[in-house]
Amino acid sequence: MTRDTDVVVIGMGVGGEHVAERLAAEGVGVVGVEAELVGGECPYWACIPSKMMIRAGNLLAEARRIPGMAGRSEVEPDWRPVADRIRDEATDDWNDQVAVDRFTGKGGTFLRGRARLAGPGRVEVDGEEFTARRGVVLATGSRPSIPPVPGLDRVPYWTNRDAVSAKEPPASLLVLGGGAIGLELAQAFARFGSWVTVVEALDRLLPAEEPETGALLAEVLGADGITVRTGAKADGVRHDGDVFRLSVDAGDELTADRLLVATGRRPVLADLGLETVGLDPGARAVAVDGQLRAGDRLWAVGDLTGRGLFTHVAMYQAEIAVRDILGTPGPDADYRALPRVTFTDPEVGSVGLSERAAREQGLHVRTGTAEIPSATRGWIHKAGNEGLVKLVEDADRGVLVGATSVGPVGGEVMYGLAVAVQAEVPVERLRHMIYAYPTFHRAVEEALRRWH
Ligand SMILES: Cc1cc2nc3c(=O)[nH]c(=O)nc-3n(C[C@H](O)[C@H](O)[C@H](O)COP(=O)(O)OP(=O)(O)OC[C@H]3O[C@@H](n4cnc5c(N)ncnc54)[C@H](O)[C@@H]3O)c2cc1C
Ligand SMILES: NC(=O)c1ccc[n+]([C@@H]2O[C@H](COP(=O)([O-])OP(=O)(O)OC[C@H]3O[C@@H](n4cnc5c(N)ncnc54)[C@H](O)[C@@H]3O)[C@@H](O)[C@H]2O)c1
Repeated sequence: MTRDTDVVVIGMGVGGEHVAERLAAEGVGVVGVEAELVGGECPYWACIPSKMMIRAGNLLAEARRIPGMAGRSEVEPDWRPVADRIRDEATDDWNDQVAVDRFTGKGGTFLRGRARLAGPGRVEVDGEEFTARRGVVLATGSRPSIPPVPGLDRVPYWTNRDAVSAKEPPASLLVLGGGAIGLELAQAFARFGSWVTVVEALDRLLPAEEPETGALLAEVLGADGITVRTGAKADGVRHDGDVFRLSVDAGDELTADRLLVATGRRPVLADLGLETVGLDPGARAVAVDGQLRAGDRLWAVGDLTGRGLFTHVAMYQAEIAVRDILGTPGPDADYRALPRVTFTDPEVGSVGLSERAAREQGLHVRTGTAEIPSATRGWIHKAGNEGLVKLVEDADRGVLVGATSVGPVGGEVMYGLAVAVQAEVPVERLRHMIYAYPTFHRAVEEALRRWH
């Protein structure tokens, strides 16, 4: 039997849930289909639980900074409150009933199952078929991309899901991948006493960010007791029941109790029936236009569009898709000022283009850099003051096209820079405004003076 509705949303992670709830609240008939948990990766296995781990780890680190600055401290880490908080407050023991009720309370119809397209405006869920009069929204997210390291497919490695649901920190941990997931989780576990080694294939940590950032993080993580191996090729892995043995650079053997694979994520496109609507199921991502349209009465939002695998991107895109589905005209998606924050300590905030990306676009680039420890606030802050601000200007237009802000509140400092990039505020104006003293963001003024 075929059921009719206005819109079917496939995948109810942050992107899909936002679309489905907003449309339902507008009185549109919406069927939301979710194979696992409504809310998706972010609340149950990603952003929120990982940030609870980081918050706890940062508390320990701050307490350890007391000697020499404010007295004595003795820190005894206990993982139990972290695991309890993730279970009880973040994930409700990995139960999504509240989210399901919120959606159905707005008038949506919820279906637990795996959906696939069956043609334009048609969706099949476990043998049941739906016709969507207004259209279908794809929001199936991403999953870990597992590299072809020999032996990896035969060992019980961790992904982010295992890491954030750990009942206790591992005594020792190997982290494959020095990107956002790898570094955030590496530092959190290290602060709870795990012996951590990070193995990154490229020549620096956070390789998509400015090189100064990777160098600074390698230093800070080293001081946290983490071993960092960059430019390292993992060429085999074994597990003997207790211990992982990772062979690196054809000779070195690294061992640990756990192995976390954090080598990127890729969109989930397989088995979605994309071929039934003329799209390529073998593509890296679902291509969308500025209104998030992927085809006739078909929209796609979130990680599967490959436009920045972040919750804030999924929600931004979701809002545009909702507007378009409701037939309200509005501007296209604009990713020029896409902000990113890696929640290490120090936080790494960045927006827009790196210096290299700007040069690759053929821009005539000028940069300015300032160090946080030598800014007044950084000097006052002392322990834990590592950081920098780097600005990237399109010199021909005299506007910032990118910026990086690393520091104790690097992600927050980045906000002002994101406004400057988004609004194309002339650099001359930024030079002649007042920066509150003594803030971390005064380093922006300093970077503007050190232009080259
Ligand atoms: C450890 C970690 C930490 C992160 N931290 C941050 C952070 O601090 N800030 C940030 O902005 N981003 C962070 N991210 C990224 C963020 O989690 C993702 O960008 C976000 O979850 C993407 O949302 P989405 O809706 O596109 O996909 P998802 O959240 O992946 O949701 C997709 C949903 O679709 C469902 N689904 C898939 N196929 C089907 C199908 N055929 N039928 C029905 N349902 C289906 C899945 O079960 C899933 O629930 C983090 C990611 C990880 C892994
Ligand atoms: N704070 C945040 O916003 C946040 C936090 C975590 C994750 N995320 C999102 O999730 C996505 C996935 O995170 P991620 O850290 O897995 O991906 P990533 O792309 O950020 O980093 C993956 C790293 O693994 C390295 N790598 C790849 N293959 C390797 C191999 N065989 N051996 C060693 N290193 C290898 C890459 O060079 C890269 O540095 C991110 O792109 C980000 O969008 C965001």
